Amino acid sequence: MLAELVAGALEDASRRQESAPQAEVERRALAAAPALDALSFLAPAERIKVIAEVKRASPSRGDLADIADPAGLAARYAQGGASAISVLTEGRRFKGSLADLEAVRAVVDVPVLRKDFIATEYQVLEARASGADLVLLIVAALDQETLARLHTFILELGMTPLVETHDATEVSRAADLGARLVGVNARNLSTFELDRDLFGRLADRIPEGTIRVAESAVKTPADVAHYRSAGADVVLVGEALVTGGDPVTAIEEFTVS
Ligand SMILES: O=P(O)(O)OC[C@@H](O)[C@@H](O)c1c[nH]c2ccccc12
Repeated sequence: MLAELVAGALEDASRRQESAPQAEVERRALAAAPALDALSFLAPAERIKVIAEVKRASPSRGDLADIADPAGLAARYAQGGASAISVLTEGRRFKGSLADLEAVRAVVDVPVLRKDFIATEYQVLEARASGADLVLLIVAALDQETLARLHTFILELGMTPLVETHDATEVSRAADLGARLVGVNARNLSTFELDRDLFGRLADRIPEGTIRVAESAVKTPADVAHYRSAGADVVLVGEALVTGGDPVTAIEEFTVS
């Protein structure tokens, strides 16, 4: 499934590239306002921080929410105290777009993450041209050479890579890059199985001084407390915020840990 998601994302990117060639997107990326320093927004603090996600659907959960106004939702997230906003830009299974990212970028002053299946420089340039401050890199989707090349490229553009892992080998691959922001996704992107205890088992393997992000499966304040006690600096929350009640209240409740 992961390979299929990456292949689809690459096909969609190459279609966009036919009308917006790399040189043009590069020009737009370099002309964009400088990226925010996401690491300072996400730095460990007394209370856990939240990256709140704009997500309409997912392959594992199907349709979640219509979200006609992603910017309005993101503004509510920021109002609730989210330290960054994640925007799914994958169109096929998550029903997102770069237009969503641009709309969100225009209304919030916290960092914005491009959440997609990134495997080429072109996609990274698109992220910057659309105002992203952070770009997701999924270790399981990339060989180490490509991962390292894209990690450096993201940094060179002034953005911050969020390096997503799912097992001990991937955590050490992230550490080899010198990644400063490492996520552990409780959901296996190949099988979609959830393992809420995975973060706890891997946290100690993430080098000291790295910002540790627990991703997926946060439904309640108790889930946040669980990740917090396992060493998470940040939680990334999608479904619970798009399907629950008022996101402002939800984020306030999540950030008491
Ligand atoms: O909706 P949840 O269970 O709160 O999960 C959010 C986020 O972690 C999840 O959307 C995610 C984590 N890594 C990804 C990689 C690609 C697409 C999506 C994801």
